Formats: sequence, C-alpha cells, structure tokens
Amino acid sequence: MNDQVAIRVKDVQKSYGSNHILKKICLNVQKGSIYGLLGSSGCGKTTLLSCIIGRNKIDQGEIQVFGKKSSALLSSKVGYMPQGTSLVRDFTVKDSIYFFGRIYNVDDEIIHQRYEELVELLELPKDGRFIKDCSGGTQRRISFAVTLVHKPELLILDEPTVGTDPILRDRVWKYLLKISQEDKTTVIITTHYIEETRQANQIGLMRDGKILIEENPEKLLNMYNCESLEEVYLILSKNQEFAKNRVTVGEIEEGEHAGNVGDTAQSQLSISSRETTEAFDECNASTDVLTTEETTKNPNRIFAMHRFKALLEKNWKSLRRNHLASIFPVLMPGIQVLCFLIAIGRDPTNVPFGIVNEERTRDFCKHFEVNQSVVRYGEWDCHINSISCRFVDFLNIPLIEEKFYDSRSKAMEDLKTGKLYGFVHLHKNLSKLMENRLTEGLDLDDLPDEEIQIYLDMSSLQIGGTLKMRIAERYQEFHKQVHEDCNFLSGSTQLPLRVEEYFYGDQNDEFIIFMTPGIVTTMIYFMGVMMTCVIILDEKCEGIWDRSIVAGVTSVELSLSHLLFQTTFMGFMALELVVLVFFCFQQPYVGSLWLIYLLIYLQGLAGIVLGFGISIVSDSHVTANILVSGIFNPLVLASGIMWPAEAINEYLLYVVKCLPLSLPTTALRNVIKKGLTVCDSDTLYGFGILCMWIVICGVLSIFYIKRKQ
Ligand SMILES: Nc1ncnc2c1ncn2[C@@H]1O[C@H](COP(=O)(O)OP(=O)(O)OP(=O)(O)O)[C@@H](O)[C@H]1O
Repeated sequence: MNDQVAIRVKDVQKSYGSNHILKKICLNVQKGSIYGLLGSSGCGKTTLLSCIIGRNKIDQGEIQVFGKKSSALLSSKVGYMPQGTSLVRDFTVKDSIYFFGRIYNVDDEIIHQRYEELVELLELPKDGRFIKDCSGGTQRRISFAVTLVHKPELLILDEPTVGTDPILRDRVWKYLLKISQEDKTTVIITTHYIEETRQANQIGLMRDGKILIEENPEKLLNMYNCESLEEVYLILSKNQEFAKNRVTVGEIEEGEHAGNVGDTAQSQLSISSRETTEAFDECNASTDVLTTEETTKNPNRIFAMHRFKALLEKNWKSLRRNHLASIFPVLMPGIQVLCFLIAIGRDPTNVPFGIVNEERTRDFCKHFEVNQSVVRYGEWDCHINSISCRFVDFLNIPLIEEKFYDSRSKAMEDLKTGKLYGFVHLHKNLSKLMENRLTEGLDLDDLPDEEIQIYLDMSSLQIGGTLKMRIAERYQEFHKQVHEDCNFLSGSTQLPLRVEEYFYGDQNDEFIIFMTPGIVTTMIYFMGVMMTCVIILDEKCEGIWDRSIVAGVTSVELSLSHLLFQTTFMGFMALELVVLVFFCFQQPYVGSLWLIYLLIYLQGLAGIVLGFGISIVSDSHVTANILVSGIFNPLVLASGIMWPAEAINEYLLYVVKCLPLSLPTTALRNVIKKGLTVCDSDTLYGFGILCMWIVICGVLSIFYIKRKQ
C-alpha cells in the first residue's frame, strides 16, 4: 500500500433516486499536495466531497482516507469547509473560531493565537460584528478560517474563494501552498475559477459524474498544447461527448470530426483511467478500507465533555443574542393564557333580549314598587298586581341586555334579523292568571297558551342554551318568592327531586373551569414542539448541524445539548403558567400545586421530544410547519379538551385515550378539581401516557438519526 496517498476513491457510485450523480468515480490525492477538483455546476463535486467526509452514503465503491477506516481520525484530522457558510448567525468571528476550536479540543491559548493569525490572513472583522451582519464574501472567509483553526492534516474546501477579492484570493492560495509544503497538509479544493488551480499539484477535471482526467496542471497544458485549463476542459468535455455518441449509430462521422486533439485526449484519458485503476489495485491489498457502510459511521467517542460544553455555550449565546427567540417562550405562555382566560369558557353577558310586556308599559314598571305586586289579605287570599313588572325585574341579570318592544311582531322581526337572541312575551292578564293559579288552582285546560312565552334563536347553542337555562332558573326563583309573599308553602313550587350535594364543583361553575386544564396542556405541549422545531431546524437548515458532526460532534451530544437547554427553559415556562393561571387569574384548585406543576412540565417535555422528532425528519421549516399543523388540529379536537371525550364513539375512545393530550388532561383536571394524588389511578394513567410518548418519540428519533448517519 502506498502510504503517500491521502484520499483514495474507487468506483464510487451515488444516485439520488434515478438521478445518477457519481458514476464509478476514481480519484487519488497525494499526501501534502493540493488537489483541485474542477467541473461545471451540478457535475457532482459537492456530492463527492460529502461522500469523502462521510456525510453522504455511497451506493457502491470504496473510499479511503489516510488508509484508515477508523474515523476517530477523520474529525480531528479533517477541516471541512462546506459550500454554504454553515455558521451560527448570532456569533462573532471570535465566537465562531473559539467554538470550533473547542469542539476540536484545542487549548484556549492556542485558539486565541490562531484567531489573531487568521484574522490577519483573511482580513476578518475584529469589531464584534455578528456573522449575520457580514457580507456573503466575509462570511465565506470566516467559514474558511474556522476550517483552519485546528491545523488539520486534510483540508476539504468547497469553493473557498467565491466572492473574494483577487489579492485576497492570491493570499489564500499562497497560504495553502505554504501549509501543504511546510506542514504537509493535504488540500482538496473545488473552485469555479479554473485558472487559479494552476498552482495546485494535481487537478481532477470532472464532468457528468466522472473524472475525465487527473494530472498536474502544467503537464496537462503541455499534453494538450493549450494556453489555459479552460481550453483543456473544453477539449475533454467534447471528447466525452464524442465517446458517448460513438455508440449511437450514424454519428461516427461527427465523432471523427472532433479532430486530432480529441483523439489524443481520448488516449490520454484511457491512460489516466488505467493509472487510477492501478492505484486502486494496490489499495485493495489493504484491508483498512472504508466500505460503503464504514464511511458513514461516526468514529468519535459518543460523548466528550469539551464538545458538550462548547455546544451548550453556543446554545446559550444564540439564545441570549436572538431577542425574539428568548422573548418568545417568556411571553407566549402569558399571552396565550390571557387570551384564553379573557375570551373562552365564561358565561356570555349583555346578550340583547327583547321584552314584550302587554300587561304594563315600561314607564309604568319603572315607577312601580315590585314588592307591592303581591298583597296578602286573609289566610288564604292573595292579590296579585302588575306582576309582569316584577318578572321583568327578575330578568335584569348580567347575561341579558333588556330591549323593550310594544308588540310581539316587532320583536319577532328583530329576532329574525339577528338583532335579538330571543324575547319574552308576557300576557296582558298575567297578574290575574297568576292569582287564579295561586288561590284557586287551575286545570291544565284552563291555562292560556300565551301566559309567558319565550322565543329563542338557537343558531348559537351556547347563547340560546344559556338564555334558556338562566331564564328557567330566574322564573323558578320568581315563582318561589311570589309564593312566599303570599305565605303559601314555597315547597309546592319545587320538583320533588333535589340534588343533595355537589361534589367537586358547583352548579354555577363556568365552562372555563372545565376547559382550563385542557388549554394549559395544549399550550405547553405545542410550545415545546414549536420551540424545539424552530431552534433545531434553524441549525439544520443553516448547515451548522452537519458541519458540527463533521467536526466530530456526535448526535448524542447535539441532542443532549439541545434537550438540556430546552428542558430547563420548559421548567420556567411551566412555572410561569402555574403562576399565571392559579395566582394571577385565581383559578380554583384543590390538589397539590407540585403535582399540577409536574404534570404540566412533563406535558411540555413530551412536546419537546415530539418537536425534536419532527425537526429531524423535516428538511425545512415549511415541512415542519405542515407536520405540526397536521398533528395539532386532530389532537386538540379529539382529546376531550373542547368537549368531553365521553361523547366519542366507544371504540374510538380507546384510541383517543392513547393520545398524548387526553389522559394527561383528565389527570390534570382531576388533580386541580378533585385533589387526586399521585397514587390515584387517573393521575398515574396521565403520567404513564406522557412517559410512553416521550419514550416512543425519543426512540424513533434516535433510530432515525442512526439510520441517516
Ligand atoms: N439531496 C439531494 N437530493 C437530490 N438531488 C441532489 C441532492 N444533492 C444534490 N443533488 C443533485 O446532484 C447533482 C450534483 O450536485 P452537486 O451539488 O454535487 O454539484 P456541484 O458540482 O457541487 O455543483 P456546484 O458547483 O454548483 O456546487 C445536482 O444535479 C443536484 O441537483
């Protein structure tokens, strides 16, 4: 085995679906040399580089880096500069260099020294400017600098000189030549400026997923008798086309027309391919080869404290500097709880409701003393007078905004046009009818149809239903008082059925009491999902995740650093919710506040783990948003938050109970309302379901990461 070879690529194939990107590619890079990988846009350069560093799986073939299959070597010895800048946007130049230096476990003193050198070499801003405020060209130079911080043995640079000024480009090349000669650093570089690779020791011209030729640039120019590498590339490209066309009947002549130079080049291409193959035959003798499987394994220790600390510091700095990201979790629980407590679940008030009183006018009632409506004389006699005024007075409750009408037809018109939610029609002889009922008793047949009539708009069940219930309650109270004023037994006005005691709540409890636990669990759950998705996808889409993994960070460290951070944050958010709901808004509770807090916190954790899973499978914020919306609506609608789950079909109910919001919401409601403890089965089911979902989402995410690596 020739130990002077740093990278060997043999017969590597890579496809995206039916799109064949790398077609049996072969390539050799000598140690301590600069290798320029040239080719048109889309020919597969970046794909090849990402296969070499192990971030992309190859379909077939072999890749060998420093003759080793162990990748402990890869992360510490390799510096990879991806095509995108892949830097934390809220970092300064110094933060970026320190972050990667610490990932590579370089001493802070040395990092500082490297920082000074690189800032001078690449003319980087030292004024504490954030990456997001730097120009595209400056960002690329910073990206280049962080690749160099640990003085790697192998530099893999994907278009490092794009957007740089020619003088700076020249300086970069001089630096690359210096480190390749003095430090024996191996450099593989792609660039769009073909001519700048004249300084490389070797170039590989790539087209359509194949290396056309691998040679020293000066030799190539002599070989093809050309002035520029561009010309050589053109000839070889034509040659490749010719070779393709030769298999097509009837196009042989066109191929011959490609000229003598083409023929020469074709023969040179064959020589080059042969040389490459021979080099690989030699490499095959070694068993130390990275195969398709092995290139993808991460060789580093699964957890290293220095990397973990660097990641935590990065997360903290990003959060501190990104005001929106830090304010969002602090403000959101407050805003959402406020909206809920203000707008949802309370009884409606000031509902327009018509009064059509045919017995007395409004003015009359205004000046009428309602306690004069009943005059008792004798033991069994009672005179009832202008009782409609008293009933109208009874309807003066917060729910109702009374509107007075002269006639039933006018009130009916307003009801039909939506100006009223309902109206009551009081008979012109209401007092007389009532008196007869009380003193003489009436047969059902004697009762007139229109004694007291209610008309209701039930298009809004909440308002119509509430009006019906409250008016019936008021009437019962009114009836009872009239009986008492007449000194009749008020018991005769009541049903022979009585609710003896209300356990856990009161008949006057508002709907908000039912909804609060569900709203709290939903809020904290989806805040966990959203917060995680935003943070992780931001890193993923910016390429920071990938770049960190190439630098040796393991998925365990990445996941843990995020989870530790977010679970801490979730602790504060859950606390904020508890304080807002139970202290600021004084929602009643009877159970343990600790247990309430624990349930809410665990619900938030379940959301974080789900968010983690969604961010891992999504390739963009849009995909994640679609997934979150797709999960949110069915979950909220089916979990018994808006409406009791008991209304759901009995078989579906089993499925619904397994959802991550159903039983935990019931558990929270029971702890708040009934004071259940951690030993009660309902509470245990709630905790059980949350733990189950945390484990399921966590395991599936880890499984997915492992499969992707
Ligand atoms: N993840 C992917 N899924 C599907 N196709 C992809 C993926 N990544 C790259 N490709 C396709 O593979 C081909 C080669 O892409 P690659 O980025 O390797 O080209 P390149 O030579 O580096 O181009 P450039 O110089 O413009 O960066 C392109 O056609 C691209 O669309």
